[in-house]
Amino acid sequence: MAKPRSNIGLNSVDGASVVNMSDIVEILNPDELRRTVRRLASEVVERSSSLDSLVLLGIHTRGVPLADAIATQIEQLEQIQVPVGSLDITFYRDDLNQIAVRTPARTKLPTDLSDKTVILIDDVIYSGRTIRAALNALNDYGRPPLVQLLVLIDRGHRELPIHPDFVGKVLPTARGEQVKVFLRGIDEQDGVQLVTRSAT
Ligand SMILES: O=P(O)(O)OC[C@H]1O[C@H](OP(=O)(O)OP(=O)(O)O)[C@H](O)[C@@H]1O
Ligand SMILES: O=c1cc[nH]c(=O)[nH]1
Repeated sequence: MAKPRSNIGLNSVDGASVVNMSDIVEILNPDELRRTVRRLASEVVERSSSLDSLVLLGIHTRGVPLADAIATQIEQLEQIQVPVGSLDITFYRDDLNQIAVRTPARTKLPTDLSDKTVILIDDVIYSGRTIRAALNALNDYGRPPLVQLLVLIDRGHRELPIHPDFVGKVLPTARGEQVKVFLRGIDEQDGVQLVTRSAT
């Protein structure tokens, strides 16, 4: 059942376009998002054969604070500091010639990946093209024996045969809808919203 929107982000005006507040549905509030992150961290711990060989790589933009949050939860559960890095997939996008802004690569690897289990972390998976690009980027930095994928929201509509190993929430959506994730570190507060109608 759709919940009434909260005031996260208050995206009534988004650049030059307008989104009616009635078109915003709250999917996860801050507490629910925190609990989801804690469950994801538990699943990573439970299914990991060796936490010592784990590396978390957050995909820019919101995969980065999400990876930090997962690492914090793993530390609370297991008193182990899992190395966390970040992956900028900008130059590996298959639509690179169509995007105007090209940021410099912000990839930061915390360690050599050759004997590590890498968990790629992103906030949303949709077409799967970001993850395809992330796998290409990763290929330039080594050949980890195992790469897994963790996402907060799987909204469906895959265009490539890519599926996450760890999922916070499966959220069936229509193509024209948009999932917006808010994470502290980048946003004012945590939460997930579904924008059910395009901005006009
Ligand atoms: O599965 P896909 O169709 O690739 O969509 C998922 C990607 O879309 C969003 O990123 P976006 O490209 O909006 O960039 P951002 O993270 O910098 O906001 C989201 O953070 C995922 O990385
Ligand atoms: O709805 C979507 C689709 C792709 N990426 C997002 O962050 N949200």
